[in-house]
Amino acid sequence: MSSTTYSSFKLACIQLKVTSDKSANLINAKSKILEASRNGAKVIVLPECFNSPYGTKYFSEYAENIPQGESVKTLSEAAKEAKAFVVGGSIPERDSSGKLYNTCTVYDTEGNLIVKHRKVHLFDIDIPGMIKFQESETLSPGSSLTQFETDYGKIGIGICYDMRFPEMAMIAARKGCIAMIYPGAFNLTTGPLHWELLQRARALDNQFFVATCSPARDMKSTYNAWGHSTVTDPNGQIVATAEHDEAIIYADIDLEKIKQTRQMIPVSSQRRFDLYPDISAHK
Ligand SMILES: NC(=O)CCC(=O)C(=O)O
Repeated sequence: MSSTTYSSFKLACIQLKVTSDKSANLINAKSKILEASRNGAKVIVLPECFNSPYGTKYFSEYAENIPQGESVKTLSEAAKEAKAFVVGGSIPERDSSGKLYNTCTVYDTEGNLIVKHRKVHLFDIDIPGMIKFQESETLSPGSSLTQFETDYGKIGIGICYDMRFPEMAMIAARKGCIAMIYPGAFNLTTGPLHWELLQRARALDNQFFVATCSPARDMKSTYNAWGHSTVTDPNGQIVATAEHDEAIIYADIDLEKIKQTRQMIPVSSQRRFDLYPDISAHK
């Protein structure tokens, strides 16, 4: 890691078109990571489930061991060539006991796998007539929260449904993170209702940046992703967003904005821990 102090950096979210062909997904992901890097991105994000269609019936077939699998190899090479931090969306992971997880792997600029986050809150919902999805049919939940260091500051990771749980982002912010990144794949029911609202809420509550990265929408697949990968600033304002097709969005992450927002509206120093607990002290 560099000892230089940076005041800003460019972040890219790759709204990748995900197909049923894993090798094609990996080739496409790598080529888009290199494109984002050529355009100056220093932190590059892929979507949830970027190497496989999203669905409980696919997870076992596409699952890989981490770090032995081909997805880790590809992302590691891509990060090294791009000389960028890569937040590798997520892939179905199989551990040595055969359990499956929805897992995000993160790489430094030399291609080292520095951290992995297993989705903590599984997406189990039932909205009658609209959408029923039970990740827990095949997946197990992760059991830890995840932050990683970059040249620009510490960043927290959650995966999709994790964004609905404000405690995770709050803990990351109080532990000094400059941003929370959520690879995610909302759908055509909850996407228009909550996708933007949730990320703006997480950003505003914590006065830091929030980035979300979705797969592109494919109306022929069994799960239709909402798309709309987005970056929100510490004031809760959207600074970059996509529609639903394959795209790369870029945002300048100006670290001064965090300081300024917190100086102007100093909620973080006005908390009343005599009236409610500081949940960041929990773990
Ligand atoms: N992949 C997911 O976790 C989807 C979450 C989602 O759509 C939601 O509404 O929450």
